[in-house]
Amino acid sequence: MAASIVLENVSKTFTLRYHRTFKEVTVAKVRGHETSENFKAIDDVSFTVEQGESIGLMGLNGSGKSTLLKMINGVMRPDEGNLLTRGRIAGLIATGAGFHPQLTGRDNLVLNAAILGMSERELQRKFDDIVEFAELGRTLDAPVGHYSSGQKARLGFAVAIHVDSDIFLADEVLAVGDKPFRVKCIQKMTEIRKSGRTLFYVSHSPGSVKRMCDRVIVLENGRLGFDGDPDAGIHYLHYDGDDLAGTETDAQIGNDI
Ligand SMILES: Nc1ncnc2c1ncn2[C@@H]1O[C@H](COP(=O)(O)OP(=O)(O)OP(=O)(O)O)[C@@H](O)[C@H]1O
Repeated sequence: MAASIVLENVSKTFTLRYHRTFKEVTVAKVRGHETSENFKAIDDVSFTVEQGESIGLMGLNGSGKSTLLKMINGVMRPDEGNLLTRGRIAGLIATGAGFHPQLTGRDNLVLNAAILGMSERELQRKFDDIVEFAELGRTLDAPVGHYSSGQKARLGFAVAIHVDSDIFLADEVLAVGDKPFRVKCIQKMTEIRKSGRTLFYVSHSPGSVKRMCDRVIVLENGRLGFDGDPDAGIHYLHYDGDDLAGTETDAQIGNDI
């Protein structure tokens, strides 16, 4: 099996600013207070994902999951270490990211598909399927700036899922979708998993992670806390409480996303 994603000692540092205005910063400096602080959102993380593996990326709020996903996707670069990916990457890493608010959903669909590398012919072939998956009805011809977060997620996910990719990234953007849509997304991601593509799925939901992932990576304050079997990873996070890790049916699976 070939490596799909390789991280070697990857770190990403952000600056946390305590004050927003010039006046606040000046006052703080005069009083000898700190005005900002650097911290590592991702701290010396290394792992290798083989092609076809399905990874559940878990961790508490602020542990660095989205930051890691953005680096894998290429929208952010590591400050330290090496990050290598093999093949085409698609997915949804932030609701509404990459959409132009003044353009309609239809126009954004075309634009987004092109940005993700879909040829004109490919888009013509898949257009109706994408529209059908998004189920936006007449809203498709309204400006995206007027969309709800769930509607943006529908459009973004519908396009991303139809891109022929080797790696599919999904952040918790699904959380803003309604239940029927979440169930549909989970079914699509299960298809991706079965097709041998690499799936990288950020989630707080033990049920869906257990169902879809064969390996769990847990981040803790930007560091790699756990990497291994999903059940053990969920246990490591203490997410295996009674009603969280249940054995959902297909209809229930969207509940915990
Ligand atoms: N552009 C940025 N500038 C400064 N700090 C940032 C930036 N993006 C993220 N952070 C900080 O980095 C840390 C990790 O954020 P990240 O969004 O990766 O966490 P997460 O694990 O995805 O959280 P959640 O589960 O809440 O979505 C947080 O403390 C966050 O405030």
